Amino acid sequence: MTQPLILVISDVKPLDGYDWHAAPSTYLQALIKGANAIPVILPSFGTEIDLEAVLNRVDGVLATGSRSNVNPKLYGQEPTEANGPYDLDRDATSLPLLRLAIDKGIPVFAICRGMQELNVAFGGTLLTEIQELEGRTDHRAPTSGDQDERFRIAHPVEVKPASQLGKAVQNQSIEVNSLHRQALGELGTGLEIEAQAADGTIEAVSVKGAKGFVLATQWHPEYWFASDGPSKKLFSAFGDAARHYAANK
Ligand SMILES: N[C@@H](CCC(=O)NCCCC(=O)O)C(=O)O
Repeated sequence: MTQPLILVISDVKPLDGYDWHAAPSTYLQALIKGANAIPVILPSFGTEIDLEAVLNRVDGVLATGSRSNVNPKLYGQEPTEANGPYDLDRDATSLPLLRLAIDKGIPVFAICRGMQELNVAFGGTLLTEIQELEGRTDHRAPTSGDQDERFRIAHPVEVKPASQLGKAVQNQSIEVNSLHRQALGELGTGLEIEAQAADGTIEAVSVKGAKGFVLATQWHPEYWFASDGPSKKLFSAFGDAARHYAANK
């Protein structure tokens, strides 16, 4: 069985006096063992890299989570110190990459910041510091130095029946982790809600009429892919979609 190549969007972070283009190992492990795929990290140089040329060589795109926020200027608002940090290089890469991949029918899985990028890429907006909004609960990670604790299961989400997510996880209510202070506001063009939390926070979306597999989750299935049923099913479904794309492109 062929192992599809999955492009992984990178963050740009300073370390030892350099800028590093990097992605957390948890996403890479989930692709290798959960999707039976080969991850390929794309440096975030925006359109300095011919993104179409890169996409012609891969079978899927994974947009990871990140502690940085999408630049509010990209959805008509002003950046502030409080609502950072930002990663302009990642934004300049992920938004055009996601639009192009979906237009070409390349399977896309977008997680947390990745789902927020997808929404902004299609003209939507984001809410910020949602824990301060009337009627919203706190969706931030627990304050802990232990990653398992930070990524612990936090709340249920209700999955829309007959949705792409519903077909993948075979359940209408699943328990998810939660590590975010932003959420989708106005939906981008063509995006459809696939799951919501009890406080109305959008937890998963797809793209109506997409040529290929497109799924985005606000939670982090990569972290518990080896032990959590729905997480395992999501990465397996993504890997199958990428294999199908590779076999038929
Ligand atoms: N910054 C955005 C997106 C949240 C996100 O991708 N969280 C993953 C962070 C992983 C970690 O904290 O280790 C938001 O806050 O909504």
